[in-house]
Amino acid sequence: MQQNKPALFLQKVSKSYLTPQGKLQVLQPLSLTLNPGQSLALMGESGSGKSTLLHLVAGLELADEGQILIAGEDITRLDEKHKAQLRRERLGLVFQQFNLVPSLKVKDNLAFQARLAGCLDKKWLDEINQRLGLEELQERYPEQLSGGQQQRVALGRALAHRPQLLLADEPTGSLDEATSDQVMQLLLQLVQLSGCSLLMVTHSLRLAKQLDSAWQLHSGQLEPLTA
Ligand SMILES: Nc1ncnc2c1ncn2[C@@H]1O[C@H](COP(=O)(O)OP(=O)(O)OP(=O)(O)O)[C@@H](O)[C@H]1O
Repeated sequence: MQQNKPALFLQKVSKSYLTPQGKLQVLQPLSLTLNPGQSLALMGESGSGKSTLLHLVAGLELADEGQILIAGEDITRLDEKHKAQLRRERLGLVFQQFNLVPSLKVKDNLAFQARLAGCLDKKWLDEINQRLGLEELQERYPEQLSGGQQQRVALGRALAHRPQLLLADEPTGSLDEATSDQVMQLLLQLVQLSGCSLLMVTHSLRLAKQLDSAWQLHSGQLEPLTA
């Protein structure tokens, strides 16, 4: 039933912060549609509001106004408990900081969200491990991994429960260019394989061009990327 609905639909979403200097309008009322299986790159200068937009979609911050529908469900109308449930079951999050649980081995970090969501699929997890080259690292703890390895685990964890929408905030931002390219190719392959939609913040035009569409935030508004 939810298949025909956009994976993500934003309607007239705005966001401001109160700062010591007064009200800072970060996002003007903006709208956006991301269809199932599609990928969208979000670019813009530092401070233009990219992370803010991602946090609103993840329900980690509140919009001033507007609707944010994830597969038809308006996250702005949910209480904290149901927001957390939606996040757990339908969203995958990958941020620049890997946010792995230090006390858990790779295998348990990978299965963490899928277990919480009650949808651990061993076959899919095996596929993820194989594609991301994580088979040899299962028994290690995050501190025993390189940055690129940690990022691959974070990626696997975000996809293990088969989210409908993957939100990635500069997922390869802290990696060198070669590693970043490798991780990015793996990310795109897995996203395609799982059929989920992808909203990715990036500073890299090269990466943005690999996605189905690319937009930039400028003065709080979304503009198609023309460069
Ligand atoms: N909690 C907050 N309180 C006040 N201002 C905030 C808060 N969070 C973000 N801002 C401001 O909102 C603006 C947008 O921040 P945001 O982190 O979304 O930008 P960004 O485009 O992701 O930047 P970058 O590319 O540097 O990560 C910035 O001016 C920032 O200082």
